[in-house]
Amino acid sequence: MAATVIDGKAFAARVRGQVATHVAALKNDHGITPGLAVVLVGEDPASQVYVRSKGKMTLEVGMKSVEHKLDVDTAEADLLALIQKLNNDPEIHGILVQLPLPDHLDEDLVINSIDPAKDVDGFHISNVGLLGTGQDSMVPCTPLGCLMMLRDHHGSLSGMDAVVIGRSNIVGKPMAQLLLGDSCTVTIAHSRTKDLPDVVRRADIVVAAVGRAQMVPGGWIKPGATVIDVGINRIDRPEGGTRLVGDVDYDSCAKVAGAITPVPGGVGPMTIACLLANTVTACCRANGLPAPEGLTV
Ligand SMILES: Nc1nc(=O)c2c([nH]1)NC[C@@H]1CN(c3ccc(C(=O)N[C@@H](CCC(=O)O)C(=O)O)cc3)C=[N+]21
Ligand SMILES: [Mg+2]
Repeated sequence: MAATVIDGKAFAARVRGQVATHVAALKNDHGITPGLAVVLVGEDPASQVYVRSKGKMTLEVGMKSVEHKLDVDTAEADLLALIQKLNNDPEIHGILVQLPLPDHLDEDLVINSIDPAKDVDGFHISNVGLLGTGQDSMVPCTPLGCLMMLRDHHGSLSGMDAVVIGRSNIVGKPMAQLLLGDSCTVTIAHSRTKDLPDVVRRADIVVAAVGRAQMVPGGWIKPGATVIDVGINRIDRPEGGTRLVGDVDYDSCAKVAGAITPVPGGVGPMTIACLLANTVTACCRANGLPAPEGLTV
């Protein structure tokens, strides 16, 4: 039996629809428009494309979108001053500083200078601590999107064996926290894991977030398991040109898995939808309103 393809693109469109409904209600009932500020340092072409598509979708759901593009050699003090200004701006409810930053900027320092209530990436140490202790927090967008798809596909995740491949602060670690919160038995595997194929073979849920093109073959997947592919890697086509692939070898995994997310059209679009969801959540909380049901954990 071929795997069910989990359509992240369609799911993301539904989430954005829910976000738009909540944005309209905030305007109607409270006269509030949620605002998202995106800060981009430098001119990485891929980042520019991504920031543009975020800005477009932010406007589409009825929110205010502000973009700050800074020179690649911007001084740290100037970036911190901009963040301070956004922290104090009542029309801005969410702040995202596009990563990675140029080498001369201290990412931890910059991220931790964002007001945690406006940290829609969920990367501030205060949000990391809140998530790890099961308290209300801003939840990182990519893991949140993965969790939404898993809950939608399985209903309850309770008691399932989950393996997260990758231990980044952005995806692997928060993903493991969310799965633990949903009562999975969670393993975090990484480049030094012994017998990685055997570890992955135990899993009912595999989340691949290593950033290495097609590194998980179908032979590692337990028949019927759910495979969530976080990777977005551009590789050369044999016939010329390039294409996007994930961290799993899609064709061989799809033959064994029960369900799988494609690349493109899987986790990526959900990440952006969850960024918009987090902005609405931040806006609601800033105004003493409950976070919308279904848009957060
Ligand atoms: N502070 C910060 N937060 C981020 O969330 C963040 C970041 N920095 N830096 C860069 C990465 C990258 N990222 C993507 C999100 C969606 C797609 C996406 O929608 N991808 C499409 C394909 C797009 C294409 O065709 O190139 C897909 O997977 O279907 C891609 C990449 C968020 N990032
Ligand atoms: Mg750096």
